[in-house]
Amino acid sequence: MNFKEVLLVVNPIAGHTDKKKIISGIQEYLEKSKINFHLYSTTGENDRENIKARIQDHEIDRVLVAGGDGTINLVADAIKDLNLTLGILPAGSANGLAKNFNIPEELDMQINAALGSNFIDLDVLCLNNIICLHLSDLGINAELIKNYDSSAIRGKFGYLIQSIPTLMQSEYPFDFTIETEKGKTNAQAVLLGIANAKKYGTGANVNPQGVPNDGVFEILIFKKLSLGEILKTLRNETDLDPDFVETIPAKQAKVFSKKPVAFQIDGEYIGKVTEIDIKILPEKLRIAIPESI
Ligand SMILES: Nc1ncnc2c1ncn2[C@@H]1O[C@H](COP(=O)(O)OP(=O)(O)OP(=O)(O)O)[C@@H](O)[C@H]1O
Repeated sequence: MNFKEVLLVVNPIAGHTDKKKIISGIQEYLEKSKINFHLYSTTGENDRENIKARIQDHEIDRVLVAGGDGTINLVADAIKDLNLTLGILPAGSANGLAKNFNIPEELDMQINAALGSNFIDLDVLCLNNIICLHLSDLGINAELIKNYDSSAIRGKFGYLIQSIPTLMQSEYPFDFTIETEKGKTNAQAVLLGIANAKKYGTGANVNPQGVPNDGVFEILIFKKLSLGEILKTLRNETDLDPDFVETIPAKQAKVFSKKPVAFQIDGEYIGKVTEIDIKILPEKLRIAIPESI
């Protein structure tokens, strides 16, 4: 192994699960290999700055993260200019990014991949100056995340029970104008996705043509709510009806909404917006992944 100091960033509340097994599994693995182990538990306050300080103080040369997409995004933001590899131990409610890299369920295999030497150099999107690794969107899914955040019930069930009131309260459809390097499109949509990857955390393959390291992202215009098409995405079928979703590949874009619309990045609710500026950063993020993806 070509690293000596490993920092594990753990979000203790992510997924509402105990992280002790993850921490001890990594500690044991590193002890056997005579590699130093450092632990940082997030608090929800100043985590980015604290992670950067730990990396500098201990000359960290591999970073691991145990949390959901929000925590992975936070750690990626802290290390994006530092030329460090990130290993992922999925421990959130949905784990969307991990689903895209077929990170296994078994902890031993996750640890092997996270400390291994098979990598992907991921594109990093930047939306209104906030990074996005996986999937962001405007519209009903962001409204669902907002309602989930303010509810007492966590985990997958929490999302499920928020889905009906979200749909009842939503003011969908929304009117969007999308400008890319190729031209301008006006569209009405229930949900407008900005995708670096293929799948949501549910496993729904909404962007079959998405390649996370090709220097291109996709704007996904979901025109209607269609149970049949949603089930197709969940079955990993790739022949989605163009009346359900239209895809615009782009290298940079601006999105305008006529009225303020809910916006989320990598599962974190941001607020209501009328405009988004989308770029791909010049730096890539190196992620350690299992051998076969
Ligand atoms: N110690 C902490 N206490 C409370 N919140 C925290 C703590 N550490 C991090 N957070 C919050 O956790 C969120 C990120 O959670 P993440 O997306 O990784 O996991 P998750 O399981 O998907 O979360 P959720 O259960 O909310 O869906 C951020 O909003 C961050 O501010």
